Amino acid sequence: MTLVLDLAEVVVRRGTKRLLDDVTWEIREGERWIVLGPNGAGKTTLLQVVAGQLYPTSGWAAILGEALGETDVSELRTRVGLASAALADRLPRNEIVRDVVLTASYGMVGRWREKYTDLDRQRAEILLRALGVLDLAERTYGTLSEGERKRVQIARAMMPDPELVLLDEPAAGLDLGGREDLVRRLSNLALDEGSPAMIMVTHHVEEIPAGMTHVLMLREGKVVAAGPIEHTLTSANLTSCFGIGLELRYDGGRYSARLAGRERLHLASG
Ligand SMILES: Nc1ncnc2c1ncn2[C@@H]1O[C@H](COP(=O)(O)OP(=O)(O)OP(=O)(O)O)[C@@H](O)[C@H]1O
Repeated sequence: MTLVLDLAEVVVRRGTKRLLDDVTWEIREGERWIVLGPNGAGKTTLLQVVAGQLYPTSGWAAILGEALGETDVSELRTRVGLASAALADRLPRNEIVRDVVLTASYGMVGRWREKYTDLDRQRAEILLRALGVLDLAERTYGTLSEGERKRVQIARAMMPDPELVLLDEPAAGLDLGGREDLVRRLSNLALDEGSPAMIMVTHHVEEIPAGMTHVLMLREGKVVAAGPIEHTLTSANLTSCFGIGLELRYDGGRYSARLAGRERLHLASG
């Protein structure tokens, strides 16, 4: 079976700094991955490589069976759905929500003269409904709240029926209710066998939806741990990843983390 993602010894260097340092990572069909790590760990850089937007300085990267450097990346990009802050900044604020989603069928931002079929329109509606924002379909994108925009961005990422979907910090900036609502909707997606392979980047274990199957933990561009979430997401690995003693809890399908007992005592004693 062709791997959804095959990275071997990937390095991304800028000046003397290694943004990604020897990253090896394989994803198979049906897997849903969380990428976890502190600020500056290289998570967004890694997603840019996976989206075909950034070429490694060295190493091997194949996405959906297409090797970077040997393939037409514009075609590859239509097979990969992406929701990220950088892409969100490029979406026209004066466009209606329905069109923000529809234009993803052509990998475009902003409508031009392209034509859409009834099937395209139906798919956009199904996705807007699944994300709970169908009632906003005729509103201009710029008038939406941050939480509403995040949901529209995810509907947009799913629009081209991608084989791989990439979500870069989808819950960033949401209030508690908005985060919980989004996590629930992402759980529905992750648990749906018809959904594509997924990669979701986050800083917070609380944002991990049920149904995610694997985790990759990054620190300073290096993989600290990677594998099935139930064995890999542990207090010890979290502690190595974030560089501070952390205690992981799992309850009712959700994770939470806080300072480990000895770290709390250390803080309390000044
Ligand atoms: N063009 C560049 N030149 C030099 N350093 C860069 C460049 N782009 C990114 N970096 C650095 O690379 C590191 C990784 O950045 P990246 O955005 O991938 O991290 P991240 O894990 O997504 O961080 P965050 O969680 O804060 O969004 C950071 O220290 C960043 O400052």
